[in-house]
Amino acid sequence: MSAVGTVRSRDSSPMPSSPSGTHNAKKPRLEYGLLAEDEIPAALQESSAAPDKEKAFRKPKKFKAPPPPEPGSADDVSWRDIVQLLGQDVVDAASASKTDYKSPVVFGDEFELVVDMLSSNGEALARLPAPHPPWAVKIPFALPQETVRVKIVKHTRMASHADLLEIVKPNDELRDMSRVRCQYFGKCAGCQYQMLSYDKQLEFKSTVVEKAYKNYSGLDASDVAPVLPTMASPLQYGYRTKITPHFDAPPENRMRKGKHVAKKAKDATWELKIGFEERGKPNTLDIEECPIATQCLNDALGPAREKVKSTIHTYKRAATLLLRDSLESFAPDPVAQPETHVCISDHKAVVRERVGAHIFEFPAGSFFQNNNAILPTLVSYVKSAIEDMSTPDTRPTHLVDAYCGSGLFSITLASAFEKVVGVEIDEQAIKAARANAALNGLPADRCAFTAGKAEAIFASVLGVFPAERTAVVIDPPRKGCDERFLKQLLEFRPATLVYVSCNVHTQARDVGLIVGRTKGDEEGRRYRMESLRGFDLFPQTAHVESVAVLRLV
Ligand SMILES: C[S@@+](CC[C@H](N)C(=O)[O-])C[C@H]1O[C@@H](n2cnc3c(N)ncnc32)[C@H](O)[C@@H]1O
Repeated sequence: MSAVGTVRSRDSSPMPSSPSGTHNAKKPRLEYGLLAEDEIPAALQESSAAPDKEKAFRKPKKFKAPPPPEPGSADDVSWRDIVQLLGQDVVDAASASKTDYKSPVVFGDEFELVVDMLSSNGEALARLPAPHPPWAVKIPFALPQETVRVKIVKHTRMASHADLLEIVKPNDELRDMSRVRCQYFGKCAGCQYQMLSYDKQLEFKSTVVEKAYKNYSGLDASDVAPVLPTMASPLQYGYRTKITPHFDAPPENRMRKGKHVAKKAKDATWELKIGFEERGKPNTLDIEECPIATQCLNDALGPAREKVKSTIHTYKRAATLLLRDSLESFAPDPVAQPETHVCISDHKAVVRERVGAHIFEFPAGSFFQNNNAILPTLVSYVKSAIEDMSTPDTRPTHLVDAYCGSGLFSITLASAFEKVVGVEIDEQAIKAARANAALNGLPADRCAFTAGKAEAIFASVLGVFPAERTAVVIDPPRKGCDERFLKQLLEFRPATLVYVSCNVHTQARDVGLIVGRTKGDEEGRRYRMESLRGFDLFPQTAHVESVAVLRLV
C-alpha cells in the first residue's frame, strides 16, 4: 500500500518552496531526533526559512552519525521495521550516498499519508509520497490503511516522527473508538491499542513474535517453530498490579548535583503534573485514573496525588510514586473468604500475591510480574511444555530456574520435580524466594535458591543434576542472556529449555544462538525449537511476552 500524494503546507505564505514542497514561515525547531543541535546536517539547517547572516558564513560542522542502537532495543526494533518498509536496497543506497540522515522534510511540515504498516513498537509507519525520496514517517495511534494528517516533529535515520493531527479516513475494520476506556488515550505513552478489538491485538502480537524471529534469530525459517496464537489475558482492563506515576519538583526548589538550580528553572507557568509520560513529548501527563490498573490502585491514586500536592513544596527533585496491589493477608480458604486488596507504596513493605494454589510475598521494590490474572495460565503452560513429549523415562526430574526473582516458576512448578534450584542477582528477591518456598511447604533440600549471576548456577548443578533429566527455565531482563550464561548453559546442555521473555527480540537472538551453535553437533546434543507462543501480559499496549520451548534431539 503506498502513501497518497497530497502534501499540505500549514503555511500559505508566498515563499519559495522548500525541498519538501512545503515551506514554513517559522524557523524550524532545532531538535533533530537523536542528534544534538550542532550535529544537525548543514543541508537540513539550510531548509530553515530566514537565513541567519552570521550563520551563513560559518563553516558547517562535519556531520557525525550517532552510534547504532543497541541490538534488540526499541530503537533497533523500530529501525528494522523502517528497513522492511523502505527496502534494504533503498537503505543501503541512502547510507552509501550519506543521505540516510538527511530528512527531505522539515519540522512543522504537514502531510496527508496512508499508513503502510504497524511497527512492532505499536506505532504506524507510512512512506512519504513522491516526489520525495524514500523516507518513512512514524505516526502514533494510527492503523494500517488509514489516511491520516500528520505534522513532522523530529527526525531519525531514514525516518521522521510525526504527531497525528487528524484521522482523515479511518480503517473501520480495525478502529472502533467506542472501545477506548481511557480519557488519556492518544496522549499517554502507556497504551497504543485501545481502539482495536482484543482479537486483533492478539493477532498483531503474534506477528511481532514472528517478525522478531525473522529479524533477530539468524535461523532458517524451517528451524523456527510456528508461532502459536498469542495467549489472552483473562482481564483486558483492570489487570496491572503496579503503577509508578511520577512528578517534577517545583522550579523554585530544584536541586541538581547538590546545588540549587532554582534561578535557572524559574517558570511562572509551571503546574504540578502527577502521572505518566506524554506520547512523543518530554512531559508528564497529569493522570487521575488508569483503566488498565487494578481497582485497588485506582482507588489509591487519588489520595496519593493529594498527598503529593499538599507536600510538593518539600520536593527538591523529580520523584516517582510506587503503587502496588497486594492482598492484605492470605485467607486460609480464599473461596469461602474473599481476600481484601490493599495498595502498598513503601518499597520495603511486603506485597502478597496468590498464583493458583501458591502464595508469594516479596518486597514492593523487587521484581514481580505485573499481571496477576494471567500468571496461573503462564505457569501451567510452562509446566506442561516441560512435561509434554516426555515419556515417563525421560520426564525431567530436576529444574533450574534462572533469573528466578522471588521464586515464581521454581515454587509453582516444584511439585513436578525431585529437586529445584533458582538463581537471581537481587539478594532481597532471593531472601523472599527462600521464604516463599517455606510458605508453600517446600523444604530447602528440595527447593533451594542462590544469590548471584545466573551463570553461577551451573557450577553447582554440573555433575549433581542429570542434564538429560533437567529442565531450565530462563526468564532474563529485557537485554536477554549474556554470552557467559549461554556458553555455560550449552556446556551443561539440559534436555529441555523454556525461555520466557519480556523482550521477544533478544529472546530470538539468544534462541537463534542456542539452536545455531548446536546444529552441527551429534544426535541428542542439538537443540530444536519445539514451540513458540506470545503471552499477553499487557493488553491495550504493544508489549508482548514470549515463551519458546527447546528440546535436545
Ligand atoms: C524478568 S525478571 C523474572 C523474574 C522471575 N522469573 C519472575 O517471573 O518473577 C528478571 C530477573 O532477573 C534478575 N537478573 C537480572 N540480571 C541478572 C543476572 N545477571 N543474573 C541473575 N539474575 C538477574 C532481575 O533481578 C529480575 O528479578
